[in-house]
Amino acid sequence: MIDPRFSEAELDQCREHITSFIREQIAAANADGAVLGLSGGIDSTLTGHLAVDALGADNLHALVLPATVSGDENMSDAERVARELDITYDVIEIEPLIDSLLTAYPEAKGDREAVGNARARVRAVLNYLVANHENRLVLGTGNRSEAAVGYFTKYGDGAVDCHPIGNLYKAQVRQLARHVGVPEDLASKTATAELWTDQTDEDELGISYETLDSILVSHIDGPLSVAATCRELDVTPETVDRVREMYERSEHKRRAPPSPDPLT
Ligand SMILES: Nc1ncnc2c1ncn2[C@@H]1O[C@H](COP(=O)(O)OP(=O)(O)OC[C@H]2O[C@@H]([n+]3cccc(C(=O)O)c3)[C@H](O)[C@@H]2O)[C@@H](O)[C@H]1O
Ligand SMILES: Nc1ncnc2c1ncn2[C@@H]1O[C@H](COP(=O)(O)OP(=O)(O)OP(=O)(O)O)[C@@H](O)[C@H]1O
Ligand SMILES: [Mg+2]
Repeated sequence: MIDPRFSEAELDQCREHITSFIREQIAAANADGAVLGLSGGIDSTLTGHLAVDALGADNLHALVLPATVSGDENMSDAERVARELDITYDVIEIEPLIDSLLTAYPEAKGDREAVGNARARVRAVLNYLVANHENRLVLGTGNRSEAAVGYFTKYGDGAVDCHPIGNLYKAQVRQLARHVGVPEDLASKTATAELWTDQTDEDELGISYETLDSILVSHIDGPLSVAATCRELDVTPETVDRVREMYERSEHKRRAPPSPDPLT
């Protein structure tokens, strides 16, 4: 079985590698620290821990941005993380901003996906309002599993200055989180984008992160053919093909927007 998880030695190495990366990004930009959206989920919780390791608590400003569809437990977990890390944080309700958008363009009212993605984009606007005002960089929280299948909002949670955990599979995110001392209830929490009520990543993607990670490690990012992946992981070719299709269809989200070649 191909397993994406780190060895103990790799965990220490990975922590050091990512904290150095964060320090370098901030220094190269001459920024005065970073801004990070905290959702109570494991990706932003781990990113917060690593950023405080890298920069110190004084150099991280967190935003907790509840919407009407946000779970109370997630929002209180987000505040709990900020308090435990001893970082400055603001709580800003985003629904009035969504209401303004829908007053301006009422045609989108009731379009769950469009409004959900607007929530992610409104959060990006607030992150950059703080980043511009305080000369900070916006830290992304995307991981390799999400990026590979395009499971993020283009110019929403994808609108960031760097992706500290961008090369970690979801299983590695949980593992590194435990390693840096994130409490178990957060490290093992069900992943949700919370763009609409009762959304979970695995339901919407139609695949568990365990299976997704294994297919990514062996086939999309690894050397195994579809047939060998099916044999190794005991999954169907249809499942592997679906992951490949999600990967290919989301290529546009991982690239800068294209322009035509210059006229010669
Ligand atoms: N081939 C192509 N080349 C260039 N651009 C292309 C394109 N196909 C679509 N597009 C553009 O991309 C847009 C669609 O992309 P986008 O707006 O992102 O929308 P879309 O990919 O449809 O939805 C975002 C997905 O990410 C999930 N999500 C969002 C935020 C956070 C998380 C999380 O894990 O927390 C997950 C969300 O639940 C949903 O499943 C189209 O409206 C179009 O503008
Ligand atoms: N209510 C919120 N307040 C502030 N930021 C948020 C909120 N909801 C989402 N975000 C930002 O969008 C990012 C993407 O959400 P995503 O759900 O992928 O990550 P997560 O919640 O940290 O972890 P998980 O994927 O396990 O739920 C979050 O990490 C966070 O930075
Ligand atoms: Mg989440």
